[in-house]
Order: sequence, then structure tokens, then C-alpha cells
Amino acid sequence: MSGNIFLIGLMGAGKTTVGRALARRLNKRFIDSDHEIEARTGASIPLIFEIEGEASFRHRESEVIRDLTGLQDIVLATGGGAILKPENREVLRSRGTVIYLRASVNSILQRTSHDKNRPLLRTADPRGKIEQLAREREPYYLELAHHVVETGRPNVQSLVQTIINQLGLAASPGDSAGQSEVVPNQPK
Ligand SMILES: Nc1ncnc2c1ncn2[C@@H]1O[C@H](COP(=O)(O)OP(=O)(O)O)[C@@H](O)[C@H]1O
Ligand SMILES: O=C(O)C1=C[C@@H](OP(=O)(O)O)[C@@H](O)[C@H](O)C1
Ligand SMILES: [Mg+2]
Repeated sequence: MSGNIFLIGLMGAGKTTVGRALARRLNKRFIDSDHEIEARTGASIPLIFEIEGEASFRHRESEVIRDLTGLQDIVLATGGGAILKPENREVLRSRGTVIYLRASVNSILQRTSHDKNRPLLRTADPRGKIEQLAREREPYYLELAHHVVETGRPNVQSLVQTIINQLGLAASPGDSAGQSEVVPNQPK
């Protein structure tokens, strides 16, 4: 058992925020694949997109996902598009427990509107872009996930507690009722 937890989902679903809080609660190491790409290249995600283009970013992302999923006992927040490549899906699914953080288009729009760090949303129609990405990616997120977490209500600690309860990870005291919903995904 690797002890790994991998968070997937669209931009703004809360992978980075929830992942960091979850890791803290579980006393695991937290790693964000975008941060790792930035550390390895010495460039920000928007700059990598601007200079090298998305295809090159995806290549870098795959290397990082391959390396990080080989670690033990980590919480990994992936980038929203990490599920696009089959080789990434393979290592994510087989090397840890995959949690899909699910969010509505409206929530994503709200959560990303003040943030200029997502090159794919630098468009005249961010809502349309998010809708398109959701249509294209939802099947992959669902296929890959061991658990699906609805992130509709804005309470990160509650989400963390619900994930811990659902996965049977720790008998933590406190907010066991939660304010979010986690459902086991369909067996594959
Ligand atoms: N459950 C939540 N409810 C409301 N806001 C949230 C929630 N989760 C994350 N956020 C906020 O949304 C923004 C995007 O979150 P982030 O963790 O960067 O998402 P991701 O890594 O999935 O793109 C951040 O400002 C974060 O504070
Ligand atoms: O959805 C995507 O394709 C992307 C999501 C981003 O990560 P977050 O999901 O953490 O915002 C980042 O990897 C890059 O901007 C591309
Ligand atoms: Mg993130």
C-alpha cells in the first residue's frame, strides 16, 4: 500500500488548497505537480505556456506525474489537465487512491476569476472555456476516480474531514458530519 492520495479535477476545484490541508491533517507530505514543474524549470506555468506552448507543458507534466506517483505516503494535487494523457492516468490509478474534486462551472468561475495564473482561462469567454473543459474531461475524471467529492460548499476543513471519514484514513475527532458529499465511484 503506497499511502498515496491523488487529487484530480478542473481548475479551481480546490486541489491545491484541499490537498495541502488534507496532507497537514494526515501528516503526509504535500506536493503540487504545477509547483514541481515550476521548481524544475525555474519558470511560472503561464510563462511555460507562453514560451513553449501547451504540448511542451504536457510533456513536462507527464514526467513530473510519473516521478511523483513513484513516491510513498504523499498527497499530490495534480493540474486539471493531468488526466489527459493515458500514461498519467495509468500511474495515478495504480499508485494511489484517486479523489475527484468536483465543482460546478459557476463555482469554478468564481474561484478563478481573480487569478491570472491559469493560461487556459485567459480568454474572452472563460465560462465557455470552463464548460468546454468540463465536457471534455468529466469522463476521464470519473473513469479514474476511486472517490468523487462534491465541493459545492465553501468549507475546506469540512471537505478534508469528509474525505478522511470516507476513506477511513483516521479516526479524527471533530466535524464528522461534514458539509460536503463524498460518494464511492463505480467499480471499474
Ligand atoms: N471548497 C472551496 N470553496 C470555496 N473556495 C475554494 C474551495 N476550494 C478552493 N477554493 C479557492 O478557490 C481558488 C482555487 O483553488 P485551488 O486550490 O488553487 O484549485 P485548483 O488547484 O483545483 O486549481 C483558491 O482561491 C481557493 O482558496
Ligand atoms: O486544467 C488545466 O489544463 C491546467 C490546470 C492548472 O492547474 P490547476 O488545475 O491546479 O489550476 C495548470 O496545470 C495549467 O494551468 C493547466
Ligand atoms: Mg492547483
